[in-house]
Amino acid sequence: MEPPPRPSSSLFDVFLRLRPSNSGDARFLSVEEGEGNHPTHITIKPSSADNRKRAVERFAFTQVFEEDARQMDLFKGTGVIPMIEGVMGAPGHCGRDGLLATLGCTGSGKSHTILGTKSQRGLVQMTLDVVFQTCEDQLVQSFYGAPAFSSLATADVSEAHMFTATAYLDSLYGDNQSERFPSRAQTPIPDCSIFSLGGTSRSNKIPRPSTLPQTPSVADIQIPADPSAEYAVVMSMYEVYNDRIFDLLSGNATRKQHPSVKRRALLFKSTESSPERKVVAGLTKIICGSFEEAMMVLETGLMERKVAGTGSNAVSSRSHGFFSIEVKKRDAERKGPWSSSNLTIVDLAGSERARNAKTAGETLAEAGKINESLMYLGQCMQMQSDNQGGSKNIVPFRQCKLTELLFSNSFPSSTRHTQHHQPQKSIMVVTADPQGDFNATSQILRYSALAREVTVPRIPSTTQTILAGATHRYANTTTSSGRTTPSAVLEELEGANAEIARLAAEIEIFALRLSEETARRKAAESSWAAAEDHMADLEQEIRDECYQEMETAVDQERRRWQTALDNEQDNQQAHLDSKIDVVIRATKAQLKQEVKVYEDPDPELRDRVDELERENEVLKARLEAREREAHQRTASPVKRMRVLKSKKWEDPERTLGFGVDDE
Ligand SMILES: Nc1ncnc2c1ncn2[C@@H]1O[C@H](COP(=O)(O)OP(=O)(O)OP(=O)(O)O)[C@@H](O)[C@H]1O
Repeated sequence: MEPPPRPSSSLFDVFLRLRPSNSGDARFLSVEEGEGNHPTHITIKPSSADNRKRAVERFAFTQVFEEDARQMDLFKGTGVIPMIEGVMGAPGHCGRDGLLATLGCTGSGKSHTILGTKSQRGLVQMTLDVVFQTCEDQLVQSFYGAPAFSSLATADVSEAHMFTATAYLDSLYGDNQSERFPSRAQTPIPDCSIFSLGGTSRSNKIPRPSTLPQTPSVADIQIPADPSAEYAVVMSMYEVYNDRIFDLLSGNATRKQHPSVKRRALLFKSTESSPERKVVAGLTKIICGSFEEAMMVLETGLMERKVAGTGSNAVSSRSHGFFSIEVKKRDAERKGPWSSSNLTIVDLAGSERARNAKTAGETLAEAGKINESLMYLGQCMQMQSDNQGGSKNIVPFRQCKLTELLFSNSFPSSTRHTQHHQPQKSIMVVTADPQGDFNATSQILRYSALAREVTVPRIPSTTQTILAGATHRYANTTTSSGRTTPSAVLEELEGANAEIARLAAEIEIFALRLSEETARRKAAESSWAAAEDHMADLEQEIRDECYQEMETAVDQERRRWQTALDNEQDNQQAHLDSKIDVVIRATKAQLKQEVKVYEDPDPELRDRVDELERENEVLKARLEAREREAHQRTASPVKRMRVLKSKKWEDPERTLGFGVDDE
């Protein structure tokens, strides 16, 4: 079985790295001597204690790295360097996206490979070093306010929050991190208000770049840069945790004293400026001016990454970590548009058996989500290896966030007219402990290997041994009757026996396949159940969201109406008040002008008035009497008239003798 050459439909080059084991169990994995320079095949054999299984499985990889392989062997041997070269882009051309991921059981050495240890760098650090080494002299000056900064921010299609590293680190730790290392960028005066909630108490936990491992050195690795281009290196980091994407550079880790600050999940979607390509929208992106700045940003993101201790591995990655290095490039003379290519390095969370992990509650749920996403990844990779066998399966990568992020850009798009016409180049490093968990490891090898072969060793059976003895004894016996001689019978028996052995082997292989199919069916059933749960959760979430929105809208409307009502009432009250005021004022004014005080008449005065009225009556009566008298005395009417006229204007008082007497 030859390791198949990587066909164009293949998603990954797949490498296997074995870790030195510290388990006391028997070794179940052996590496075959390769015909070329490097081994490419391994076989796994269940321990002899397991009587049920005798099948030997053989797997092919692009290359197998044994226990003594060093970090630099991986860096040089897995094709990371040509991948970086592809990302930097040939002179005059834009780069090609690259993806490097590690896959394996928990504790098998994924993080060790990707991120290294306290004394050894991992693939991420070496990659960053090579990138900066290549384009350091051609990096654009991108401090705040510089035209390059705004053009970079504008050219970004992912609705990112973009900062320079100095500004980001200073605002996050507030201790002039920029002074920790020489920087090409000037200290900016940015608006980093999104980080301003952060305390600075953890700043001492960020190691200085000089204290970080310096080996292995990549000084001897030369990648040619495009001499006519200027570059910018932009870093972003995110993780997939419980099937949701979270920004690792949002500054949350430094805000530990603000636990109320809830992380917001990001969307993997097409944006307005990138309709044909999905991107993680709304990430924090940092323009790094040097390798040292990039290391500080990396340390900040790693601090953020959720790490919870489990029974399987004391410092286990409970999320899939994505480290993205974007190389942006444009013509240095013409300052044309920026082209961008992405190198994404992924540290996948380890698969584990819940039974082994001794986890509980939330961590067990985490393990469930991790295993589920890895199962989907396994399905996608299985499709790839089936496709190499001639099948034309569609890789079902939209089943979860992890596979979507990993594979969305792996296929040529018919609708894509942008610079990203080349599908990304991908490398998968599978890590395994040859003395670890047989079942978990064989499961991962089955779906990640480029090819697989199952054989059942033919152990001579007891019948065979007996028959072999009998054959020897009766070998030359014949009968004259021409009937079948014992040797002929023995031959027939031997043939039958061989057939039985072949059938037994076949049965064993079918049994193995059956057990695999059963496992797959169970996985599919559990993923179906998980999908249903997810749908139910989603439905509930949407319902809650709608309810909340409705509540808010109703509340707002109610408040608006209440305010309008209050205003109306206030207006009416004010109107009424003003009317009352007017009436009061008018009344007061009227009262001031027209008030007459009525007083009871004086009793003496009233007596006098009564007396006078009586006198008046008496006088009237006298006057009438006199007039009657005079009338009787006057004979002729003419005379009487004359008398009356002459008397008409006489003062009655004088006539009656009143006033004269008084005087
Ligand atoms: N090739 C190796 N050489 C030496 N030590 C190794 C190697 N691979 C792994 N180790 C050690 O094994 C331990 C577990 O490794 P690591 O954390 O990388 O596992 P992992 O696969 O990332 O686990 P998880 O998925 O739980 O995060 C670490 O202490 C690491 O240093």
